[in-house]
Amino acid sequence: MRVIGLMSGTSYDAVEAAAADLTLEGDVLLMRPLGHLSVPYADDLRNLIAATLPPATTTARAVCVLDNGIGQAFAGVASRALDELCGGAADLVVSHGQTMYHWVDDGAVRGTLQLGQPAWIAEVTGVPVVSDLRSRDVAAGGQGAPLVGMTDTLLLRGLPGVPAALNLGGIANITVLAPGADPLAFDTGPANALLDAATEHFTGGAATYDEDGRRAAAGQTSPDLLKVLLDDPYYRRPAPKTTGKEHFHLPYLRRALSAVPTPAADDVLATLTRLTAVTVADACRAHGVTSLVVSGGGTRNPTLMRMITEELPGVALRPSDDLGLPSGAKEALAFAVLGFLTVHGLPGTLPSGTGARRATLLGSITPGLAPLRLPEPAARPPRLLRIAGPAGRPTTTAVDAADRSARNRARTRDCARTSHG
Ligand SMILES: Nc1ncnc2c1ncn2[C@@H]1O[C@H](COP(=O)(O)OP(=O)(O)OP(=O)(O)O)[C@@H](O)[C@H]1O
Ligand SMILES: CC(=O)N[C@H]1[C@@H]2OC[C@@H](O2)[C@@H](O)[C@@H]1O[C@H](C)C(=O)O
Repeated sequence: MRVIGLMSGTSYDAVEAAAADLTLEGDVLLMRPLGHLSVPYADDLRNLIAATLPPATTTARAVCVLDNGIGQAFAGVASRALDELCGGAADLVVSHGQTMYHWVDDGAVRGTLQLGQPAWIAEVTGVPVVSDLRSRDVAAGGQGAPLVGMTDTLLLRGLPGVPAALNLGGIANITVLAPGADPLAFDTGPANALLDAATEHFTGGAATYDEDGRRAAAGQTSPDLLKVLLDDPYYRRPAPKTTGKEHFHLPYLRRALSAVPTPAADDVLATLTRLTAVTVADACRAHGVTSLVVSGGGTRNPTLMRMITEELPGVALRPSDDLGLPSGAKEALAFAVLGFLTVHGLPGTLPSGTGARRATLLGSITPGLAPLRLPEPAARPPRLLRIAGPAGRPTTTAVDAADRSARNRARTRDCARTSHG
């Protein structure tokens, strides 16, 4: 089945589209990625999202404008993905939409709102759309997030030690697969949310993020500010847990800053980068993680990556690209997998990850141009994700890819030894 996944994350900078051919063979899910696109939101839509997100108040009209504007933006990107990645033919579009509010009340999720009316996507592409993937898990008592836990688990299964997948978007989430234990998946806290808010604030809007972590690299961590930030009870709460920009936003940072002698701007950025590294490392240590597969925009910030490495000595870090999932497309591909599971009658959640009472079939389905015909329900869920390389290259699992990359590292070491005598 050819599936297009669509996603815009908490940084709401662009709509990511990724396409893949997905096939279920026994308990193996075969994925052949077909490429991905990243299309920035138009400025006026991005500005409206920014003006509507918490802590702002809004109107029903603004919500209606956004729901349809985001739906149209997603439809435009889906149509491009259909032409440019799929040769004009796809069986399914899976749209995450844009999270506008994640309603967390004393640790429990009461509701979650993703906008982006799917009718626009179905109308423009003629392809059925699975959308609103989080609500069913919330209705089953879960957090409705992180939903990448399913794909991460299929990807990590069989890797040695205690492997984990970490995504560094606006919010950081992690999936941990300890042998003999149920998978865990939770948000560790902010990845770039506070860092982006601070950069925008200090540059008067001229920059939206600390490019290549340059300003943080020029600053010093403020122990006082770090202590105040780490005092947030969220970090001490056990999993399952999720958070969002309803919690980690500029006024939150301002409150923390007002409690300490004000550090220089670069020192604030250094401290926020360190906060992400420390909270990620604490979460990894709490669950005995021995290796980390990393994805998301934060991987492009060398200062953040350096700090995470410093905080986690002995833990091997590598990009998800090494296992066949391009870092920037991972979430869109993960949602493609979830829609695929739904139309095959398979649950998309892991109760041990989201905390739901049971694993549920996710999403709502909007028919395409033709009458809706779903595949026969699958006999059993996949246990493993196998990713095909570029055309002509053999299909591998994460375990094969890990072996290959260990061999490559050994070869590189041998070459270095040879060339240096
Ligand atoms: N060159 C770079 N230098 C520093 N930071 C970068 C760079 N490129 C991207 N980023 C960071 O990555 C962020 C975007 O990451 P990403 O697109 O993974 O987030 P998202 O998917 O919107 O969030 P989430 O996963 O929380 O939903 C940017 O806001 C920025 O902070
Ligand atoms: C409610 C919501 O949109 N949560 C997002 C957010 O962005 C990162 C983190 O917080 C994660 O829990 C989740 O997204 C990813 C894609 C997920 O569900 O796995």
